[in-house]
Amino acid sequence: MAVQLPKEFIERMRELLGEEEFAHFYASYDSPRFAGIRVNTLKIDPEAFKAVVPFDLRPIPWCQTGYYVEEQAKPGKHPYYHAGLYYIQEPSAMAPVELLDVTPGERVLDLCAAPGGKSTQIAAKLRGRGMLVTNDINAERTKALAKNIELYGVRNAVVLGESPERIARAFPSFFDKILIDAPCSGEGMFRKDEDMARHWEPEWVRKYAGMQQEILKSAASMLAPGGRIVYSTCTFAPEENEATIAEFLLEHPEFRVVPLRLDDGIAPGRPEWLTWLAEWGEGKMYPPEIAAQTAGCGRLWPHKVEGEGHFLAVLERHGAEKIQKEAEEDRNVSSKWEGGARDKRNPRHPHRSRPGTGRDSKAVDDREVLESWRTFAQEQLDGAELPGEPLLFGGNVYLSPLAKERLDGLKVVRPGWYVGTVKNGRLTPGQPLATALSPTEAVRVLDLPSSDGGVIRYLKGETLQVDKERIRCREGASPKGYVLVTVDGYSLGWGKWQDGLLKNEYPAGWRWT
Ligand SMILES: C[S@@+](CC[C@H](N)C(=O)[O-])C[C@H]1O[C@@H](n2cnc3c(N)ncnc32)[C@H](O)[C@@H]1O
Repeated sequence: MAVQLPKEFIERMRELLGEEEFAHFYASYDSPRFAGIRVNTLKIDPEAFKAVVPFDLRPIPWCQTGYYVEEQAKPGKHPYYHAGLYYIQEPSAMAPVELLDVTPGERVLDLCAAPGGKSTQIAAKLRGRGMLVTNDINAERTKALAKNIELYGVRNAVVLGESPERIARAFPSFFDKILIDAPCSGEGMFRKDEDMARHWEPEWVRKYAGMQQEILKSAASMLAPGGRIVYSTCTFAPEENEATIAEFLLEHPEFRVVPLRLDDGIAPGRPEWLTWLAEWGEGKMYPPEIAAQTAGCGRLWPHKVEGEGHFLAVLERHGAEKIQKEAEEDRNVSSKWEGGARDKRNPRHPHRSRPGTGRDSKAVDDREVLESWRTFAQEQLDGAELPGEPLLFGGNVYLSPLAKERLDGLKVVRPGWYVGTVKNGRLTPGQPLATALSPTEAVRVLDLPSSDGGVIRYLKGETLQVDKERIRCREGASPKGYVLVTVDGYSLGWGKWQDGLLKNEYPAGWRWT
């Protein structure tokens, strides 16, 4: 066996599954793990992707945009990866967001989100409408989360680095959907990540169960009536799965489990393991109507599906009707602050500020910065959709789906879509502005074919020699200035063209190595 499984883990799984099923389970550690990619529909639809992708794809049953790929295909080493056309994701990890049932326009919270696999999946389902608030408590991990949000061209996300309790204070009954991809003991990942098996300790199960309860409690208070929470883990331990859900239902009678459809190899939850835990003094006996609901949860087993171990639960809060008045008030807040309402008369000039008094010099400075953004948007962006309100944050300009005051006192990593930084009255466009734009939204475009070495040189940060004729300009525009660089029509980043040379604006931290 390639993976060295912990002895206590083996004994426990044998007891839970019984000899016959355990034999299949154990044998699965001898088969290879599965690699997957998920198409980023913010950038390309799956049919178009299938027509251009250079490696073999096989559909993943529980995710319409997910495909198995051979690890040897090295999907991370292709310009399309740098263009954010797909996310490399373990196949089972694609299941939770499919159950969240996200529709465009909703307010969605991803509470334990780094490095952002599921957040980018949610963003694709929102299709740029509504908002995604994505959070992780670990400051280091939020860096990867922010980068992924930016690489995948998300225009309507806020990235936080907060504790769930503090977010809950700021957003009571606010979200339509909440994902909790909980921190867990990770037993389901032992085949994929041998280090997890090596470091696992039996006590983790109890430690994580406590954390999960706290996170669920905060999430419950942030969910609007009629809303949905999807809770997932990548562990087998019933303490972190059926017992966490049973405890939550006991404390929150306003919630119920929405039973999963048991297709695509998804197996049911195991209420009998609650009794097993109670008999071993590791848990309590739950009322039968609560225990029975945990059968409606789902389990992905490595011996039953082509993917790693996962647990899934869909929880719905009773009361389909929204608190209409409160919801309307909330939605209006975003147009009240200093950025002003979106000017509907002129989509090319979308963010007109409220006239100021001229007395407050900070307000004057801020207005000038926002004016630089508006000038840039007018001159360099060709009718681009620019959702949200412009917001100044540490000298940078963001378009935010949330009112500024909503974020007061929270650890904000990105208050919205980073569009640029203003220096001496001129805006330098941000990389996330480029990655989210389509070529039809930019005034100047340089398209590099994926078959051409030029694209790799661009991704490595080199200056390129480019004839004037290769810059596609909007009618009347000069080729001199910021150019959106694309690969086969999919945006990669900025360049600045002048006299036959394209100065490279691709950020150092993103480069091809
Ligand atoms: C399973 S991982 C999330 C993976 C992520 N959802 C994805 O698809 O890429 C769990 C995450 O929870 C974070 N975490 C741990 N405790 C947390 C807490 N109390 N609140 C929020 N996030 C927490 C960890 O830093 C970790 O990044």
